[in-house]
Amino acid sequence: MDLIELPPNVKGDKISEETKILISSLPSDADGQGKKLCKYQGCWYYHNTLQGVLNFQRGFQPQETDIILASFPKSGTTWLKALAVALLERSKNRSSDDHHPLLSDNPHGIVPFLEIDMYIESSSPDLTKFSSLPRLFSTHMPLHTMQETLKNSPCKIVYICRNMKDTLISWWFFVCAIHKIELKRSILDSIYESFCSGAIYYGPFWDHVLSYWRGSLEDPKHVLFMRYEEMKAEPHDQIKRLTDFLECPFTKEEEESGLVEEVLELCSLSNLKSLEVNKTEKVNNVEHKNYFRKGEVGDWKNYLTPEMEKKIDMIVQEKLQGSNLKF
Ligand SMILES: Nc1ncnc2c1ncn2[C@@H]1O[C@H](COP(=O)(O)OS(=O)(=O)O)[C@@H](OP(=O)(O)O)[C@H]1O
Repeated sequence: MDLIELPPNVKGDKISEETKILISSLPSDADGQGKKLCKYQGCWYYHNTLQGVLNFQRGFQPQETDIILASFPKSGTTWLKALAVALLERSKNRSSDDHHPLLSDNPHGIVPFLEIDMYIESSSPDLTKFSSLPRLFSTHMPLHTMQETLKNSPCKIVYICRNMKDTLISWWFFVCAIHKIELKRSILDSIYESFCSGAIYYGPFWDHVLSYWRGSLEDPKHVLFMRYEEMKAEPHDQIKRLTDFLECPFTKEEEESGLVEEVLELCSLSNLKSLEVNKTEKVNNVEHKNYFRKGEVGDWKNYLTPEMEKKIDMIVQEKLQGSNLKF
């Protein structure tokens, strides 16, 4: 999810004079598409995203039961949002129920995205679409950016990460799709350079992943670290990890009635992709269909050269050294 295109009603410049002054003092760069980035607290943001981050830091009021779904863009955000909604709604809605929120809206339309909503409104996001408790939010901010605001709050944070090579390929497809441009090698090359240098939206990639990795080791009751690849390989085990962490484990009766499989099927890429709402509608000016592509582990092998692969592996290995985190 990103702020490349904002909804027509918020196209106006909501960046305050104070933020403009701050931006002028920050390191700056441009991403692969030439869009201006600035580096705040170690993370690269588009200027409007930074305003959303600052609004969050100043104005977000956490509640004890809040759940925040976090990710680097293109790492499985949509999937995690769908799963969280399906799990929290399961006592009210079976997937066969016509009123299930996932049948009438895209996961991004259901779960408010902190930086976007707080850019638009500068107050806590509107939760009218998903009124259940606990409140469910999502973010692409690194953990350290949220820590001061969430200090003393027992809210739970679920992070999903994905290997950098698939993440960057997914980003390439997404950028070309939302701009309705041809899938060009030159665009991949510039996205690759940005990923490698770290100057990519919400990057550096490795600092993002490490912030949650360390957070999950320091505070495993409040930060859960999940991997896209493990979700694909062992969905049953991973969804149970998630429900245990969220303190809403499946009951024996639920398991016996096939609810785990039902939730997984409802949230599967093929199912979400096939829903009418995800074929035809938009959220924040992005067509829902652009959030669903192949969802394959290792799709990068079809696009990256051996040199690119080698360089990424080297960078990731070097940056993650000593952390015990491996890809
Ligand atoms: N339900 C489900 N299951 C498995 N995989 C899924 C699912 N929904 C989306 N996807 C794939 O996730 C990739 C998009 O990542 P994000 O959802 O993080 O994108 S975003 O940050 O919210 O824009 C993108 O991956 P690629 O196919 O590799 O491009 C999507 O296809």
